[in-house]
Amino acid sequence: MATEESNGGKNASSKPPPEPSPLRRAKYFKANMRILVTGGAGFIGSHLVDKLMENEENMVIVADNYFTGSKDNLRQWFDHPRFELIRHDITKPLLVEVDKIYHLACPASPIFYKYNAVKTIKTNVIGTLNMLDLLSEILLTSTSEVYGDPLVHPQTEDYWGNVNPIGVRSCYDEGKRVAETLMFDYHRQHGIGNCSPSFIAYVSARSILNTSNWYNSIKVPNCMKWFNRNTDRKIFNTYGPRMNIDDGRVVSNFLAQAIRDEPLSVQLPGTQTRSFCYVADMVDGLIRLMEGDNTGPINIGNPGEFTMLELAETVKEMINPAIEIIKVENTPDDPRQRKPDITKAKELLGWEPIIKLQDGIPLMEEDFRKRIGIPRK
Ligand SMILES: NC(=O)c1ccc[n+]([C@@H]2O[C@H](COP(=O)([O-])OP(=O)(O)OC[C@H]3O[C@@H](n4cnc5c(N)ncnc54)[C@H](O)[C@@H]3O)[C@@H](O)[C@H]2O)c1
Ligand SMILES: O=C(O)[C@H]1O[C@H](OP(=O)(O)OP(=O)(O)OC[C@H]2O[C@@H](n3ccc(=O)[nH]c3=O)[C@H](O)[C@@H]2O)[C@H](O)[C@@H](O)[C@@H]1O
Repeated sequence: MATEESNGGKNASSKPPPEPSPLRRAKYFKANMRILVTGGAGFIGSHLVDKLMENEENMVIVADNYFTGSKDNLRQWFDHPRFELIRHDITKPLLVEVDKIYHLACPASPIFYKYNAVKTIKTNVIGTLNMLDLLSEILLTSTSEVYGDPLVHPQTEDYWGNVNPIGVRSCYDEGKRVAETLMFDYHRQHGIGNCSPSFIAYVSARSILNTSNWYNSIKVPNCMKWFNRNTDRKIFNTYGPRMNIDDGRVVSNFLAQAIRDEPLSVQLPGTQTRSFCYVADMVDGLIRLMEGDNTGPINIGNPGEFTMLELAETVKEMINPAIEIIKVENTPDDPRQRKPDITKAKELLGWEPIIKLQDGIPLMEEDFRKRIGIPRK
């Protein structure tokens, strides 16, 4: 066998190492922040990925099981050296080394989260535990549904909510409430008590940034625990391009109906209210929360409040004045009113939504018309 001696004293280390990959020299290798986006093939997640990819320092990894998301939403990044896509169900452990996690994976539309309620709870509870065990800064996109059918209006982050624990929506509402509890228990249990209260940040997409087990187990100094923030953001109703066309949420339903010349289906009584945030504003809020020092929860949403009848009138007027508005049966436990108080987001994140409903609807209409295949007349 050839030894270093028999080789005339020349050993492998005296030669320059082989070039592992020409990409080493590419500009993409400036990337030094590895970010995991769970649910990144979904509606909000894919817009978040687009924004994160704009920063050349970011390497973005998406983990998604495609239950409600689609690879199509990420097609533009497939061959990009700073992007990776993993088919993965977060109820199973995932081993990746990342610096930050935007944890969005969870079906969001009521028809999907009710479809397999037990799976929805597992995604929120086991999935969140699996993500917390990855040792990194984590932001959870919680939901205004944690306020249930709210008795406080508008909803502030310190309101504990009015949630039916055994109803058909509970798998989502209570699932997210447990996910928030996990975020804060990890945060408290692993050294956050030594940190300033500013470690807690909330967003209208109620999100949470948390502490990991691992840092605790290796007894890192307190200064290192800084990296283990948990951020909780409560997201309010978000709309925009790439929503699933038939996903049952009100803005996507009304737009698809208006484009297809079908009546707009207002669920009874029609006086229930919601506040709609355009997706680009939402993504901006989520990134600000992650990049800041706040732990949350923070409401992220647009405080403009509409009844469902008003929303139907707006869509009718803007897209198809000839269509009818009809009233249809509602589903149980539908919250009667919802509007975020975004004082905290304004003060702590310098964030507030910019895009009004009247400006956001045409942007979404363009995308829906392309996908449905019915151009504007
Ligand atoms: N859109 C809103 O109005 C809104 C409001 C409040 C909170 N949120 C939260 O924001 C997040 C994203 O919402 P969205 O509107 O983009 O929904 P979406 O359904 O478009 O996206 C969710 C993504 O998660 C994936 N997913 C679901 N279960 C998974 C699992 N077990 N493992 C891996 N991937 C899984 C889906 O395939 C999909 O790509 C969700 O956590 C939701 O609860 C959304
Ligand atoms: O923002 C939130 O925190 C949550 O809000 C929504 O839940 P919901 O407000 O019930 O959203 P929709 O299903 O879009 O319903 C909104 C309202 O529109 C009404 N609606 C819905 C669909 C329809 O065709 N017509 C209609 O009048 C519903 O009765 C409800 O009052 C989303 O589905 C969740 O993803 C999200 O977490």
